[in-house]
Amino acid sequence: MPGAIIDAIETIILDVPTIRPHVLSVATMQSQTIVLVRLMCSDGVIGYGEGTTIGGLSYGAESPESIKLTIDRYIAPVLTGSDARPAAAMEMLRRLIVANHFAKNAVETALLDAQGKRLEVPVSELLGGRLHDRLPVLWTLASGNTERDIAEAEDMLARDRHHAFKLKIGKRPLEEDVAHVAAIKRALGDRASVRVDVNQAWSETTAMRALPMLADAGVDLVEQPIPAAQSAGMARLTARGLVAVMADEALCGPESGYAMASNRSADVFAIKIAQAGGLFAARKLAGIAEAAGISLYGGTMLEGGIGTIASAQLFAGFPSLDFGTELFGPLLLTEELLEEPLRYEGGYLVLPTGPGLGVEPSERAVAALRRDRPTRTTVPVALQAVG
Ligand SMILES: O=C(O)C[C@H]1C=CC(=O)O1
Ligand SMILES: [Mn+2]
Repeated sequence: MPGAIIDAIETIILDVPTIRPHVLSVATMQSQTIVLVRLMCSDGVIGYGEGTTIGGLSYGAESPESIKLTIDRYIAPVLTGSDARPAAAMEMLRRLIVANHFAKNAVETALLDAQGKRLEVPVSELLGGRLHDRLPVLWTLASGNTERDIAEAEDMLARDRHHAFKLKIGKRPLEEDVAHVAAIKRALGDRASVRVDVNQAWSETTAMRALPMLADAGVDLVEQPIPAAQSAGMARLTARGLVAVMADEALCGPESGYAMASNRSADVFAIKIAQAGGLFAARKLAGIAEAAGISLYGGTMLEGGIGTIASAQLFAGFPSLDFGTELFGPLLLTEELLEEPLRYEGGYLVLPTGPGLGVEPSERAVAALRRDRPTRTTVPVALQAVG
């Protein structure tokens, strides 16, 4: 079937301030960096994708700059002039380019956006159709200060924006972290689910000590307490059965998910389209979890609107998301990056219904935030003298 051809792929780095410092065990974010992908096709359709990570190279193996370079130097030359259908293009990348999951996901998102627009259906329809029109979304409390976190949670509850909270811990000594978590859970009580994300910071010994303390404090879920490579340790922590254990950084596609599921190394999988290497790979990962009786959670790399909605288009087809999602990335940013802001209401993200991703980047925001924008106009000395 003859179809559209990929004409060009462009990447733009955007630097966007966060509404407050976001403190993780691996990095403190004052801003988020987004690689916007614009994919131009021979039929005039333009698809958008997003490559976003956290804290430069402190979270994962790809940085915003390396995502841009991989796409510009390696992916764009391979795909330019070839079939714009997502499966064909991604299969070519799979054969020719090793790893680089964040870059591949950004391009696959743009391919799916373009294909959806071409066929006039949402991306969720390309994946088989939605089971949900809205997804539950938690909020991460990570100001680095207990009182400020409690005030932030109270504000979110009062505004009916989120009913579950994830706390970032692992940076401070265990006892301090547990006191922080317990204080927040005590303040919120049954009004909110409280979970923690350690981002790999603990040894297995510390995690073994931590689990009963966190269970006592009323925590519902403990995310990636120990390093990603230590799947046997994750299995031992999961086997304690004290509190649900979730794998995040350990999951970088279906193969890692298969290994984790085979050893029951987690109760819950955080599904992230970027970490998995794209929506197709993330869907395979979710299928492995479902087959193994492992619960699903919709993860984020704190993407802006494009990456957030790409994730939502996939998650909307999951039969169940026992622990909801964390698709709040755009709410952490000071600037609106989309033409139409996303709809968050009553603890949910409402899925757009338009073709493709159903959202468009704001050209005004792109021009204002792109890293390569001219920063100041230099007035030639001769003109200054005349003025
Ligand atoms: O899961 C992570 O580690 C990354 C991210 C998701 C939410 C958040 O606050 O940070
Ligand atoms: Mn995590």
